[in-house]
Amino acid sequence: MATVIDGKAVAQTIRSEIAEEVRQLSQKYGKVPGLAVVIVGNRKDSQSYVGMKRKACAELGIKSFDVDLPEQVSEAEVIKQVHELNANPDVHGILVQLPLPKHINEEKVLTEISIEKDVDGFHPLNIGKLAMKGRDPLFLPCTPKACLELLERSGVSIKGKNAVVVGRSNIVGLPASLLLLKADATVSIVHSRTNQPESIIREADIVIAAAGQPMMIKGSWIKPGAAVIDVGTNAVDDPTKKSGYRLVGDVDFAEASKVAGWITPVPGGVGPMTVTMLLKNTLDGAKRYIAQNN
Ligand SMILES: Nc1nc(=O)c2c([nH]1)NC[C@@H]1CN(c3ccc(C(=O)N[C@@H](CCC(=O)O)C(=O)O)cc3)C=[N+]21
Repeated sequence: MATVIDGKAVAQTIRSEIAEEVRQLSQKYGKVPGLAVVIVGNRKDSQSYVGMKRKACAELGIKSFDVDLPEQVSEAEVIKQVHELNANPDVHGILVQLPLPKHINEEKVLTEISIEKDVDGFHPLNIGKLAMKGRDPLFLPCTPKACLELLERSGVSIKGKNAVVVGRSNIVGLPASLLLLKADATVSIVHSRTNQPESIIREADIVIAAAGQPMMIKGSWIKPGAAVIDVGTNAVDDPTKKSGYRLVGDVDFAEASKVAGWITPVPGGVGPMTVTMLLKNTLDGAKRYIAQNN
């Protein structure tokens, strides 16, 4: 049976460390880290994620700046808001919740975020640096960073291992594979056009599942003893729940946990760590700002 990695517990430990550092910054410099969270429209899932982020800020003493824009807002207006946040000295991190409505070009908006405040690590310059050998971005994307942090804290070494990333999205799959490569893994990326993904996944010492397909990865696809990090957050109908749904990952947990060496649950795995890495990036951004302006 696999060791189940308790992302919630690890996240809690790191959050107390962050809260302590926030207290020290505030005492020493009279400044607290500030995170701006921009949300456009009223998608249920986005509102729930944004709510979690703002709540976590409040718990840690990080000041959150809320920018809530209507669905129909123009791209120019979103960019104007980003520019104002870029210029605000109390804001050390800017997050524009994705996805944006179809009429707004995401890349254009993300490119306008000051790279010094790009706590999501989604600015093309930060991603470019992530992709280059010997270069380091100012911020690492939160979910990939969360995955590696969970591996590290579970004692799973990455160097020289076969790592397979399932999914190639800009926000998880691609940066996760770049981060694994930087950590000296041998990396394969499996995606919707891959022939026989299971035969590639079976070779993996480390699997990062980020395909957005509920329970697509079966127990028989997992190499015995592998470390399985499940990024999937899929809502599936469940009439026995008050909400009418429950969250499942991209991995069939019941099956895979019998074969794997380590596995993360959904919920309570990568999710809480993603939010924690955002808070950590915001703290780091504030520390960098204070170091440069004192
Ligand atoms: N600019 C941007 N940055 C993001 O980081 C970003 C984004 N856009 N768009 C959407 C995705 C999704 N995402 C999650 C964060 C936390 C949980 C999380 O904490 N999940 C809990 C479950 C929460 C529940 O019960 O609903 C868990 O897994 O335990 C999940 C998903 C961040 N994203």
